[in-house]
Amino acid sequence: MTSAGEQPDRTVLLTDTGERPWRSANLYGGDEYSAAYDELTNALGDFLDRLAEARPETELIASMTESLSELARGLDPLAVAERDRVFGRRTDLVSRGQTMSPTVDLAEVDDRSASGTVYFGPYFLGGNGAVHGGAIPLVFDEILGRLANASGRPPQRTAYLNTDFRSITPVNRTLTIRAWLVSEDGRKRVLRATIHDQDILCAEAEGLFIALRPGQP
Ligand SMILES: CCCCCCCCCCCCCCCC(=O)SCCNC(=O)CCNC(=O)[C@H](O)C(C)(C)COP(=O)(O)OP(=O)(O)OC[C@H]1O[C@@H](n2cnc3c(N)ncnc32)[C@H](O)[C@@H]1OP(=O)(O)O
Repeated sequence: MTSAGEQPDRTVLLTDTGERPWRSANLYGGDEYSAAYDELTNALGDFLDRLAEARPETELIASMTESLSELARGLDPLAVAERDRVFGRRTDLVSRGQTMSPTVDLAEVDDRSASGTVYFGPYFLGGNGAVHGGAIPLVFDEILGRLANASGRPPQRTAYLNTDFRSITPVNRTLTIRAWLVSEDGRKRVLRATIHDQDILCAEAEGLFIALRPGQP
């Protein structure tokens, strides 16, 4: 875990030293691939943070647009079916190999609860130093979804996710995030989560997760 206000090391890989219920086997046959893909998504996340903070001149905007377009064109021939993709499917990585949501770095996990840190960089700014109100449920869905699906439970989908914004959630600070299972009733699981800045409650959420029937999308 990192101390408050400090940028977390996004390159940390989950290792075999801790039992993490949702940690899958390395699907791609070696840590080299994981590390390389993690570095790629870290670089993309850093770019988005720096872009969000910058006020570039017109010439640089044009040059960056051309560079990004060229990179995008290079990926065109590599598109694969959803189940064969890498982005967001690397459960062996702290970041899950994605940049859509900030990294939730979980230090303590068991069958019924999880806790750790989350850091919203400048990319997730709403205004006046506060995280965008849509990014907060995104992180809650991430941690609750991972907990709901953990420990060999069948795949679940979020039926509802109710978020209360209790105080400003600041960008550029390491925040504490906690999630826990409240109840289980057949296919239904209720879970709750909180985000704190030190001892200040920033936001809390309750989610209902429904176990999918075989063949249900
Ligand atoms: C290698 C691979 C790696 C892959 C990488 C893994 C990554 C791992 C990390 C993922 C982290 C992100 C996790 C994101 C998870 C999502 O965000 S999923 C996307 C958002 N959610 C959706 O799109 C869901 C859309 N809705 C649906 O599909 C369906 O409505 C549902 C939720 C499946 C439920 O439909 P259903 O199966 O027909 O169930 P239904 O009979 O209607 O309801 C069952 C019970 O739940 C109750 N219920 C249903 N909805 C509600 C509601 N809204 N309110 C109250 N009660 C309700 C019903 O009343 C019923 O109660 P009982 O009568 O049994 O007491």
